Amino acid sequence: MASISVSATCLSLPQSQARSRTQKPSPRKNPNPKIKPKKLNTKFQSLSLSSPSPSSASSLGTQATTYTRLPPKEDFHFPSLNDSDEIKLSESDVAKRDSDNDSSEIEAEMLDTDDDDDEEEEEEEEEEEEEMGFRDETDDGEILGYYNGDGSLDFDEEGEEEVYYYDSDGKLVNLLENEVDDLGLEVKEKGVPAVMRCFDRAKIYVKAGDGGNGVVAFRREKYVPLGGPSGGDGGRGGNVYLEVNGAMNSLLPFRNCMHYRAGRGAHGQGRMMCGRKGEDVVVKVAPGTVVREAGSDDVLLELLYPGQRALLLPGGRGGRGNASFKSGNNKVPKIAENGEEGPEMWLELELKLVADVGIVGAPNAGKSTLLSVISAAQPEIANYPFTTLLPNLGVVSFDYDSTMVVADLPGLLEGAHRGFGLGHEFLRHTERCSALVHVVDGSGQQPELEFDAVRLELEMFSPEIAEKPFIVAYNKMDLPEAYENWPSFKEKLQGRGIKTFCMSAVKREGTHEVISTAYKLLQETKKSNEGLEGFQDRIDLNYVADMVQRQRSSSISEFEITRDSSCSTWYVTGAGLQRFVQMTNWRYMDSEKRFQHVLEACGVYRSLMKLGVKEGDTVIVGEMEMVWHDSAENSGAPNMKKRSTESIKWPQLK
Ligand SMILES: Nc1nc2c(ncn2[C@@H]2O[C@H](COP(=O)(O)OP(=O)(O)OP(=O)(O)O)[C@@H](O)[C@H]2O)c(=O)[nH]1
Ligand SMILES: [Mg+2]
Repeated sequence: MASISVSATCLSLPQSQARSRTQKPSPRKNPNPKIKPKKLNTKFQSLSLSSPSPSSASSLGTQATTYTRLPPKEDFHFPSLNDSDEIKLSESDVAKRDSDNDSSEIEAEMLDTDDDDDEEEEEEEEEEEEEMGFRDETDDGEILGYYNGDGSLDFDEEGEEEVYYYDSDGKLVNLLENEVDDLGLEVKEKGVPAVMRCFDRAKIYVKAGDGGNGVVAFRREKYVPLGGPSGGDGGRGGNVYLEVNGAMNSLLPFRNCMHYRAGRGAHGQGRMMCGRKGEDVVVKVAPGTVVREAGSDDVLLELLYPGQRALLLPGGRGGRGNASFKSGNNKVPKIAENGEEGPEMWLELELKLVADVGIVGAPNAGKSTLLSVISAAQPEIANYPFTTLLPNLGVVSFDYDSTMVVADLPGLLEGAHRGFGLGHEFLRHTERCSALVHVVDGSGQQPELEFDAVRLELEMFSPEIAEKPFIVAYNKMDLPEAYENWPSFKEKLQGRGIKTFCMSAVKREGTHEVISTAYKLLQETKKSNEGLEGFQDRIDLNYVADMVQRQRSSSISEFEITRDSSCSTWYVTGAGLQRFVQMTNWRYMDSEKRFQHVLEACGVYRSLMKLGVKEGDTVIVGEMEMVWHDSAENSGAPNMKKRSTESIKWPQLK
């Protein structure tokens, strides 16, 4: 972009009035139009996490604790059992059920309702929802799907093929044609309850506070003639922080609240009074939360340890009052700035639990039983698959100094890496584990096959997880079939160089050996990773804010000019210029003059002239739309205006 000198040229605002082209974004009627507050899932309203405030995943050495409490079982649909094909570990208890009947049987167990009651309840629900306008219906009155209070979708059982949602433009879109949900939550299996979808993923909106406006004021006081300008600056907008709260172990709280806005700075006042700073907002996340900007794969932050706090978005700068514009040449400045707008962002949060050891295995193998025996955690234990729907954490204490956090994960099925069952949803929680305990149900007919199938799933899901050190715990030794199979199982696995232990979790036999071996593995891994430890601590957690700040304060003379020849419109774009336009308060007389002056000083005029701007062309700078007037020969007024600004030296832009 070359520049040429421009002598008598200026941009004047149409009808001598600057008008905002794209006015401040109007407050959204619905910030996420897709989220249509439909069916409030009141069943989950009462859900509360156990609050392990004194002890947390990180506060090792404290009492062992269960962190996750599931809602009562009747609150769930049973996700994958509807499809009996999904249960493929043929020898497990799961498969022992008659494949035709099992889904209905199990559902009946889980839901514990009979058909008549169901119908009545459904009718009541329909009435209730229709009253509250919760349903989406086609013209024929067919019900397509539901929306939860948090905007997530619940599927209508019969509307499987026809589930719709509203996209950001308010259009009705077929969900199945658009597999990925724009909310950032991938569409998971049909019928997976929201409590599971939201356990470890969330999408939130954060906005730093706008700066307060500066004001124009003059000192008027008895015996103080010509008191001078006294307009104070606006206050800074509040910042947005992310902080790790050790008491949290899921992202479920973000179901209820997804918008976080810091307060705006107060406006300046006369008598040189500056505005108050806006209130900061602190978004609390669970240890192990990974933060990305929505729609991007790049990780912005990984927040692992309780107490870590990252400044994510800095608040907007307060606008300067007229006292700040006083100079030797301009002792009566009638100009003040708007506060700078605070940056905003949609964030995707993903939780990867911070546990030292992960317990994996097929459904019903006894994983939760093991956790309940080795720690004070009290996960739900029952003789059917998928008792555990969300990971459970427990702290195993050997003595004061040696403790470790163990995670019990939902069972894995063959095909889990492709999405069968539940376990794959939570497999990523093992990514941060240093070692794994693989529990095998010894009472199954072919425990080796079960073992291999689960190992294969781990490998398919992530080779990194499969490479983690692990031990095998052959469970249910108190049952005769397990006892009989043990020698051959042990021989085969030890032949492959795999450490294998037998135990009876229920009888608490052999469990100590298993867990102390896991602890040794953990220590060994920690030793080998010693160099890497503390790497996280060295990362500057505020770097995102620094980046935003650098971007915001980019030079005003860095701009780009593009032309739309069809309507002879010129677009001048640049972060610095945009910010300058946004902060210009057109209510004050001198603002326009300063605006012209700055555009000329930073070379916008020269560049436009060189590119061939003509009389009457539209020039758009940031949010302002203006009309170009060539020179004094064509019109006298602009030239006069320009001359009047020539003598004034404006303070440098900060
Ligand atoms: N006989 C016997 N039964 C056991 C033993 N360990 C667990 N069980 C039983 O096996 C069933 C399943 O136990 P859970 O601990 O819920 O199994 P899980 O692996 O957590 O199952 P999911 O959460 O569904 O994946 C329960 O009925 C337990 O009582 C054991 O050592 N011996
Ligand atoms: Mg379990």
